[in-house]
Amino acid sequence: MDHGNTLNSIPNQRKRNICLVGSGGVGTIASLVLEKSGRAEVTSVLRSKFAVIKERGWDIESVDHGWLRGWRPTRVVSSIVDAVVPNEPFDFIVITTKQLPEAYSVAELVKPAVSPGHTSIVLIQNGLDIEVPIIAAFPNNTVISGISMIGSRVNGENCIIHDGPDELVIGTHFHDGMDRALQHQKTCEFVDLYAAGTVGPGTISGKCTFTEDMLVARWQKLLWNSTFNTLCTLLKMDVGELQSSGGRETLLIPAMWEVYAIAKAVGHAPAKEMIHHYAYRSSNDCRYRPSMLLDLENNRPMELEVLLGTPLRKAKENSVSTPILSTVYELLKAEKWRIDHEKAANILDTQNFS
Ligand SMILES: CC(C)(CO)C(=O)C(=O)O
Repeated sequence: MDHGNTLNSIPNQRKRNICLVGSGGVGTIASLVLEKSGRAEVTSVLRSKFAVIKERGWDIESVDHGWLRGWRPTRVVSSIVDAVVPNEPFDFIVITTKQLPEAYSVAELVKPAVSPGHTSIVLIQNGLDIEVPIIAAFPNNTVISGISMIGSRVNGENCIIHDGPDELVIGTHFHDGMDRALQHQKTCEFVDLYAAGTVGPGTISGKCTFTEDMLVARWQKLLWNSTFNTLCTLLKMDVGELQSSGGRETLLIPAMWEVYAIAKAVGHAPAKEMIHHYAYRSSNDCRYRPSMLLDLENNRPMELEVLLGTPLRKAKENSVSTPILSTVYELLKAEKWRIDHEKAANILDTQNFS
């Protein structure tokens, strides 16, 4: 790794105390990798799955780690408050929840587990500007930003199907509340730790890389998330179907160019070649269903604002024309309205008959 800060001496150091919030497909694999590094002890905060995971652990079928039965991190707890042990501050808190700013504040959620000036906050989540409220709430803590390309989902009660390798890109989201060199050092430490868990016995693949320019990396990931996620959700198609339908040429690629134009206008343009790369990296028989489509199908809220709403607000501020993305956004907002409306009607129905 060439980020200029490695922790070669870490085997002699104490294990890092890590809290992981959001043990779904992405989070559970992250907790497994961190534990496999041998350098960390992970406390995983689970809510609805607490009882089952405490009793049976996770059954994991992983392209990167093989088959594991009944796997658990060092500690499993049912709330953030229960995660906290006096005088044992967390070195890192890794957040892999959905980003739904209109529903809840991530900063408020994790507050009890963050020690001011000590805990580094690692956001492995999709979306734009997700770091802003974290920095406002914790101005003296390092904020580490991560984008993940992984195929991993929860199946049934306690099973994780991990069928697309873990490719994690990590960088500092620098802010003025702390010494820059210290923010960089904490980020390097986390990258080294995670990378150590992607090699060694029982590990087939997976990688964690460091980036100097996290903002470009985030916009690069939006080339995928603002387009594949939203179009597949709107059309109820998996990745292969969207590509085969002709939509790749007429909708997907033009929409990616719109994302690129916004990124360029705000000064964080990724390499143009990434558009072709993302549009053609999956085969047409790829049955992958982007996370937003899975959310819709499973009656969960969609990450529409951080994936599309925020980039479109930046487009407006910078007079960038986005005909496809703006239409897709309005259609998905209408879809969201329909779902909310139906839910409200169902609640009323139940109340009338009870
Ligand atoms: C690119 C991918 C598949 C990585 O997990 C994703 O971000 C999503 O489906 O939302």
